[in-house]
Amino acid sequence: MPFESLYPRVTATRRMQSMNGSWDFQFDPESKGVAEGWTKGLPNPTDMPVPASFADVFTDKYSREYTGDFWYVTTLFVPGEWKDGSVDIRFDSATHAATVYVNGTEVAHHEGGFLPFVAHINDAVKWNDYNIVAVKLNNELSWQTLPVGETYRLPDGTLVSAPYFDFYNYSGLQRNVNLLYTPNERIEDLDVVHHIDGSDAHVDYTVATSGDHDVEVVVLDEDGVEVARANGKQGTLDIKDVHLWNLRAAYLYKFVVRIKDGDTVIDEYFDEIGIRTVEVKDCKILVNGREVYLKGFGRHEDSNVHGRGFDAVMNKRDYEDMKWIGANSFRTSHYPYAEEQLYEADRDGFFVIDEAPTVGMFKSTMNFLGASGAVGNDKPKTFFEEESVQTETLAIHRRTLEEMVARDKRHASVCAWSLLNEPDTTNEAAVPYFESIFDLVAEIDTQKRPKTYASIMMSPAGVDKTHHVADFLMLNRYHGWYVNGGYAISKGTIEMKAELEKWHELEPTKPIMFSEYGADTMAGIHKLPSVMWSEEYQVEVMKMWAEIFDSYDWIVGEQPWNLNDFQTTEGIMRVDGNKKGLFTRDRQPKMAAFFLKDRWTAIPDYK
Ligand SMILES: CCC[C@@H]1NC[C@@H](O)[C@H](O)[C@H]1C(=O)O
Repeated sequence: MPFESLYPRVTATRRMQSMNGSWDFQFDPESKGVAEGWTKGLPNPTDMPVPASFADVFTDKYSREYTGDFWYVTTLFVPGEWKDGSVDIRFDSATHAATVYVNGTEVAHHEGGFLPFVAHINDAVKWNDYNIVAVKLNNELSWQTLPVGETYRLPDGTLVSAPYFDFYNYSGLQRNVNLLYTPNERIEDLDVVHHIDGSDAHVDYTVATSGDHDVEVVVLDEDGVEVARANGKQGTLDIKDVHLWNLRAAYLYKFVVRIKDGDTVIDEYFDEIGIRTVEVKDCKILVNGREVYLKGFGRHEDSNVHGRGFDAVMNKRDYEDMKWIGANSFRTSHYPYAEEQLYEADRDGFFVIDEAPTVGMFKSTMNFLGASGAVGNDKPKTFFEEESVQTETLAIHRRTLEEMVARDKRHASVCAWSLLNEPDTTNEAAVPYFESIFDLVAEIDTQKRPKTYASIMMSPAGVDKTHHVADFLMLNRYHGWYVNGGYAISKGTIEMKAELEKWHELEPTKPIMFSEYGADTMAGIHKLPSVMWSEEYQVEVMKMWAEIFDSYDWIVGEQPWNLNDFQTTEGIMRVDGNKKGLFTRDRQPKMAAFFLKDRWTAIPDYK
C-alpha cells in the first residue's frame, strides 16, 4: 500500500505520463459490461473529460442523477523501454469504487472514492504498443460505504442515491490519473518525526524500499543548500539553525531519498517537508510550542459544472480568498482532499484538519428531507447499534484511515485528524467503535498529531458518549439557524454558553474549537431589519458567534460553514445547494466575509 501513497514525481530514475484528457464513457445500468466485453471497448460511448465529475456536464436528469455501474475506457501507449521496471497506473481517486482492466485482464480493485490506488500493469500490457485501459466504477451508497447513505429503486427500476450527507454525490474519475515508471527496486515510503531542540531540529526518519540496497537521505534548504545527510533506512537528520514551518509563515525543506549501489543511484524520490511540531496541552493547541488561534473554514471540493472534479484554478482562488479574509486553517470536510490541496497548504502555511470520508453516520440527519429521501426506516435509530456497522463498516473505516494517514502523514499542514463528521454519539454502541479507530490512528501516526471528530448538535455535552477519545473538541453548532434562528438569536447565545460551560466541566484540559456554525444566505438578498437568508442576517449570526468565542480563552478556533456555497442533493431545504458560504459558489464574497476579514486580520495566528 505505501507506494500508492507516494505522490507521483519525475526524478532521475522515475517517469510519469498523464492520462488526463478525454476518455470513452458509458453507463452500465444492467451491470452487463464485464459479460459483454466492455473491458476491451464500449459499445456506444460518449466522451468524458478526466478529471471531472460526470453529473453536471449532462443536460438530462437520468444522466445527471445516474447511480450504479459506469465505465471509462482509454487507449494507452506503453513505452517498450519501461519493460525493465515497474509500470503502474495511479488513480488519485475513483469515486466510490473501481475495478481496472488492461487489455481485458483485471489488474486492480479499490473501494473508497477519496484516496489514491495503483494498478500494476506489467503482466497485462503489450510493450511499445497501444493498450486498452478500462475502469468500471460504481457510485452506490450504503451503510458500508464511506460516505454513508442508501440506494433505492424508483418504481421503474431506476436506482437513486440517498446520501446521509449534505453534499451532492458527485462521482467518477475526479482527480488526476498518471502512468508511472519506477525501478523494480524502489522507494515505497518515507516517514518523518520532527523534534525541535532550541534552534536546531532532529528529524527521525524511516524509509521503506522494495529491496536490500542501502539508502541515503539528503536535506536541502530552500536555496538548495545541503543542511543534513544520513545513511540507512532509519536514522536521525540533525538540522542546525532550523527554519521552522509556521502558520502563514511556511518553510519547506527538500528531503531527497536515494537507493544506492556504490555510486549508482537505483531509485530517487523527494518530498517537500516543513519541520514543525503540533500538540494539545492545557486547553491549547500548540504549533512549535506556541499557542495558535485557528481562523478558517469547513470547505468542499466543489465547483460549477466540474462538480468535485479536481480544479487547480478554483483551488487557487480558494486559497487567495482564504488569505484575503485572514484565514490560517481549514478542515477537509468531509473527505480527504486532493494531494495538490495539501501541498498548497504546506506552501501557504495553513493548519489543516484532515478529515476522513466518514460522514452520514447519524440516521436522523439523513439527507435533510431531501427529494430523494433516504428510506432505511427499517434500521435502528442509532447508527452504531447496527451489527454490520460494528463489523464491516468498522473494517472499511480502519482501512480508509490507514490509507489517509499513509498518504498525508508527511505534510506539515496536516496538523490534526478528524476521524468522523457528525456521528451518532448518543448511544453507548458508539464507544467501542470510536476507541477502535482512535487507537488505530494513535498507533499508525508516528507524529502523534491530535485527533478529534466533529460533534453534532443533536449530541451535546452530557449526551455525547465518546468525547473521552478526542484530544480536542470540535463542535458543529447552529444556533441562529437550525435552532434559535431569526428574532430568537439571542436565546442561541445563552444556550450555547451553557453548553460550552458544561463541556469545559466535562473536559477541563481540552481545548474546544468550532468547525461549523453559520446561516444559509442568498447572495443579493438584503433586508432592513434583517431576516433569515439575507446577507445582513449572516453578518448578525457571525457577530453572535464572535461574542461567544471571545468569552472563553479555551476556545482555540473558529471555522464557519462554509467557505463557499456548494451543491447538495435537491430537497425542500436546499435552493440549488447549500448557501451557508461566506463566498458564493463562483467565489465572490458576501457581506459577512467583510465582517470576518476585519475580525480575523485583527486576531494574530499565534496568541
Ligand atoms: C446540523 C448539521 C449541519 C450540517 N453539518 C454537516 C454539513 O455537511 C452540512 O452542510 C451542514 C448544514 O446542514 O449546513
